[in-house]
Amino acid sequence: MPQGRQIAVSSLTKRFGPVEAVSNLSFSVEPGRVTGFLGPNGAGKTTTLRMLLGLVAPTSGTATIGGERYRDLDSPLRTVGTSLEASSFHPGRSARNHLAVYADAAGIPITRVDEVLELVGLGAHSGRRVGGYSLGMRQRLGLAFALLGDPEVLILDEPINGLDPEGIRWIRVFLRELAAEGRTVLVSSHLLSEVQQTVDEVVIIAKGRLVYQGQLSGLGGEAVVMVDAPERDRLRSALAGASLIFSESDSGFAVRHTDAIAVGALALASGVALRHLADERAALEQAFLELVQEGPQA
Ligand SMILES: Nc1ncnc2c1ncn2[C@@H]1O[C@H](COP(=O)(O)OP(=O)(O)OP(=O)(O)O)[C@@H](O)[C@H]1O
Repeated sequence: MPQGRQIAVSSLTKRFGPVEAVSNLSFSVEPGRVTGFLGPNGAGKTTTLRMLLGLVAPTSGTATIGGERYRDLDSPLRTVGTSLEASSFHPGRSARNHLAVYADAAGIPITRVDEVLELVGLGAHSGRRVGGYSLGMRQRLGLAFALLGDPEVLILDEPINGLDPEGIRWIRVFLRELAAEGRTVLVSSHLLSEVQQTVDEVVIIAKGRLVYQGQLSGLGGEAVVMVDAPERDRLRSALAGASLIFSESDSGFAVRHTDAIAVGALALASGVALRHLADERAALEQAFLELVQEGPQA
């Protein structure tokens, strides 16, 4: 059973000439759960992952896996699996052929190649040219490549992008199982909605800086009571009279820092008949968008 290792990013900065792609970024990723690495296009996700995998040298700061830099790991392919390199596979060669070359170089038995291709559902297509693969099949191949060394840590760049609904359901279950086995699973995406049902924790960056790390539930999704009445003016007076904080739209009132029971009791006491009353949460996606648009508080 693989034991996951902590990923630790500490004061990491990367400049490309005048562009600061990653700025003083610090976060950690724990084993045994799926962590989403989120941010809009250009936020610096790929650059961070590339530094973590020793593909780009940081300008300053450190990125370690189990306390070691990637290049200092004894057997990198058996410790860290990544889909990052699979995008550069030669279109004229087969999936099996590609993986066999890597397996051979890392001393991994060829039987493992067929095993991982089966695991990701490519068993029947392993002899086909990668150039003929759909985007979804390429994603599965990236995952097969990442799994080759049965690694403790998985770092996957946008693995859900391009999958069809069945593929999305499949990868959700698959990633969760890998984490449940004790592995560390880090999954990047520019869409919260894409990973929302897969991740336990999120690290969110914007403009190269950390804007949030923690559980999804802490992201916002603030509770609001949605309430409406045929006689809006009377309801508005009742809400204002009770010093409640609310906003008004075409669909009625959104009242904060209270609950539906209290608002219902207020309406009853004020003799206002209601058309609608419900506890809701401000959409998570909205909270995410506001967070990345506002950017880090420098
Ligand atoms: N090799 C490079 N040379 C110059 N600028 C670069 C280089 N690589 C990345 N950048 C710049 O660094 C910033 C962050 O890019 P990065 O690819 O890390 O973002 P990302 O969050 O992964 O976005 P995407 O999802 O679009 O790939 C961008 O402004 C990008 O143009």
